[in-house]
Amino acid sequence: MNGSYAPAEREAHGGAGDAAMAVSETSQAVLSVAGVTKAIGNRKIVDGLTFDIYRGEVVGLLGPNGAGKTTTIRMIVGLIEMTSGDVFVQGHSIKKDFVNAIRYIGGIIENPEFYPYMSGYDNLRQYQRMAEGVSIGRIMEVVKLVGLQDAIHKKVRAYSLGMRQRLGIAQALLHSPSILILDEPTNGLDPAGIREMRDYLKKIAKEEGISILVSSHLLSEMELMCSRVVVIQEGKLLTERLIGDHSADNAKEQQVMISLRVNDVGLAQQTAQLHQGIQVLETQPDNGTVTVQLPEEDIPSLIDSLSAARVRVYRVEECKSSLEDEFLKWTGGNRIA
Ligand SMILES: Nc1ncnc2c1ncn2[C@@H]1O[C@H](COP(=O)(O)OP(=O)(O)OP(=O)(O)O)[C@@H](O)[C@H]1O
Repeated sequence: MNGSYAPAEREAHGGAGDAAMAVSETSQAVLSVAGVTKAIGNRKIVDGLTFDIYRGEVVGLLGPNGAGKTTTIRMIVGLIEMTSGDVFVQGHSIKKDFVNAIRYIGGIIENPEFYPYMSGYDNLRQYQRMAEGVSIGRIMEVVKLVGLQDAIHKKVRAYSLGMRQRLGIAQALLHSPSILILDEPTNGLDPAGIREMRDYLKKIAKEEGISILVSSHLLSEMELMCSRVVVIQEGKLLTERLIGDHSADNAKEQQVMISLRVNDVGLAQQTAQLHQGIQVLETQPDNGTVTVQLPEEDIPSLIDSLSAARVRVYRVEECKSSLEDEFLKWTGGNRIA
């Protein structure tokens, strides 16, 4: 999948061009998954999946085991045929224009294979020689991007799993792809390795302006690594969310926790209940808190009413639910990991 990347093409797609090019780069999706379906026998493993990825985004493809993540990724990179739909990479159809589409993808779908008795550098050099249009100078650029400078002349057999994974990413980056596609890259890594992987992927997206699609069933991982998640279940798109944006279900509705004197909790609850459109979700008399859900613009009038009732408000905090809370809600309690 790591095809050549001629300088002229790189200029046209890589970002240094004029203002008009910059506008089209930000508005055109780097990757478009357009109604992709994979049927095996009577069963649709992936069912009409549609989503886009834009320049510089780190997007998580999230779903429980068996949701269809690997199948989706294998179709995106052309490893298996899709039953219907299409995938466009920088506007090139993976079905009709495979060679031009695939050259913009760098990917690790299965564990990357390296010669263990050779150094990381020599493995990359071997690869660079075969890849058309990749300069020798690019090797150290990608090595720096994945933080392997100190170990690059050591034999690969001495590398930890995390280092091998990062060497795999370096290899996938050699031909300067527009999008990096990684299937469960943190699988098998220890917590330190996971953290490193996460930090390097974010850095690569930022410094290279590259988009990254990464699959995982680990919610907590995706929350820390991605700017957006595409959630699938049973092959279908369940939801797409910006990380930190849990507002789509209740436009402008907020959950806030109000801190009060312990003695005022009952009065605050009654006062809040008198307001139309405010729902009291929880009272904690021992902690002196009342949690309510209300439209954001009603917060000042609630505070006014509480003051009028001689309830002193010490703090109003937004209650943020984690992606995991949200996911459990979307899937009706189907836990991912
Ligand atoms: N070649 C195949 N023939 C039949 N069923 C298949 C085939 N490939 C995948 N499946 C089934 O399709 C479903 C989706 O599999 P897939 O590997 O894409 O899911 P996944 O989300 O990547 O899961 P995991 O996290 O477990 O890897 C699973 O139920 C799997 O058993």
